Amino acid sequence: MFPWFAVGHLTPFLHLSNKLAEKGCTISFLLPNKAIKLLQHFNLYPDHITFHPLKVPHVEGLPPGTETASDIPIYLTHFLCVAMDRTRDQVEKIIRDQKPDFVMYDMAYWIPEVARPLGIKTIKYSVVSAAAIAIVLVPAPELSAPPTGYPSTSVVLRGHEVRSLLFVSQPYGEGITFYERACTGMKGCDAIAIRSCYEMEEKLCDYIGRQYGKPVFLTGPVLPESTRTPLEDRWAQWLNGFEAGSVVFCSFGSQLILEKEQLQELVLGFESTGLPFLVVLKPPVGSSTIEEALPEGFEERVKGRGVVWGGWVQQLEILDHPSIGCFVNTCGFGSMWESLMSDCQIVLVPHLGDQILNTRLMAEELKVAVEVERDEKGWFTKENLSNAIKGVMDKDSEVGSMIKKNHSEWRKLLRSEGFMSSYIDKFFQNMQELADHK
Ligand SMILES: O=c1ccn([C@@H]2O[C@H](COP(=O)(O)OP(=O)(O)O[C@H]3OC[C@@H](O)[C@H](O)[C@H]3O)[C@@H](O)[C@H]2O)c(=O)[nH]1
Repeated sequence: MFPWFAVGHLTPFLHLSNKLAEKGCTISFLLPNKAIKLLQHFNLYPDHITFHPLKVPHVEGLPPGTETASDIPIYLTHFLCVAMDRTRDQVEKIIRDQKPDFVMYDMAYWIPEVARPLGIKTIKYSVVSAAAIAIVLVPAPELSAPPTGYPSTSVVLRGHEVRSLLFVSQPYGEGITFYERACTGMKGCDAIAIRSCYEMEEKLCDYIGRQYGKPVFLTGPVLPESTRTPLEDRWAQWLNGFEAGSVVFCSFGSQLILEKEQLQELVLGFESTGLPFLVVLKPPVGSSTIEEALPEGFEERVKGRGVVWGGWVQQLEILDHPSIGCFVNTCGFGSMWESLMSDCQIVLVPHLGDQILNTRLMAEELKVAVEVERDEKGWFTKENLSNAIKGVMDKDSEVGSMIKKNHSEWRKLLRSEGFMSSYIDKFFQNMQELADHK
């Protein structure tokens, strides 16, 4: 397993590794040294899954010590790609030494070049939605409309949102754009795997298979059925002090760093809901702590009912706590699945292109969430945020009841006996057939 150096990618690769280890597979998991600490509690089969730390070389343009996307603002991702590509010698050596049957990768488009001469099969595992893959199939100049044959009219970008995909024509590594990286990685593999399910994205998955002439294997959502580690005492005790379903939890994923002004608008929105809240964010641009960025008098005013935290929390375990009633997030693909599995009301504030598409899937197709209204710059007012939250938390709200009902049906399906395991069984069978195919 060789995932992109970002928590939102490393985590689902590890969840899938657990499922394959359960079936008896032995897995070498390649990752930056620093990420081991963050991930090891998710490794449920340490006898079968071995972490191989990679030394991430320093690249000019990156702060010293950068190893994962969580260490840097999104606009520096290009340099992290350069660093990942420069681990190629280390990766190649491990592959030669281990001689696995398969290598699974996402951003490392050069894996097929390394593996094919050794007779090793490769699977490109996408941990973003099929919609996000499908929409960037065409080169950037044509991005103002979805590609020909794109099979959805609701899971699309609208007007100015198209700008969120301009990055695809930008350099993403030395001498390669994001688009070239994504396409080369797709064209070179033996099969494409997607962390999705037919119930949600069948047409989009089929579309991708047709475009690339490759088999598409779906893994399903691949989430642990239950959380294994107890919630940190600090949060368990704080949350225990509130009524069931009353607290609003907000987490913006592992990467997003807000402007200070945006962060202030966000927390003021939480304050004006009048509800208890736990907001987890990275310190904004230009601040070294979250506390120094908060609006004046804010901490005093929300004391006892609101916390804004600048560190890492156990998101899965927090979502499981009975006091949490609403989850405000950016709809990164990891958080999208985790929110669907939870029984919280869902409020979405997407930021990146794929997050906007995931949001459309959740808010418009499945109708399990509400999307906060945003302006041309992609940002929102405290009133819009506060109204969206109050709208889904109010017991008498029609929208609130509608999304609660729809969400509960999807949760029931996703959590139903055999749903996730049958995807894994099928995926494993697909792998075995691919291995037999000379
Ligand atoms: O404090 C935290 C923050 C996050 N997390 C976990 O980190 C993961 C974050 O994944 P998300 O997909 O939600 O967000 P990321 O910012 O990492 O997403 C990135 O990769 C996936 C893409 O879909 C997103 O667009 C991209 O931003 C989740 O599994 C979440 O549970 C924590 O456990 N604790």
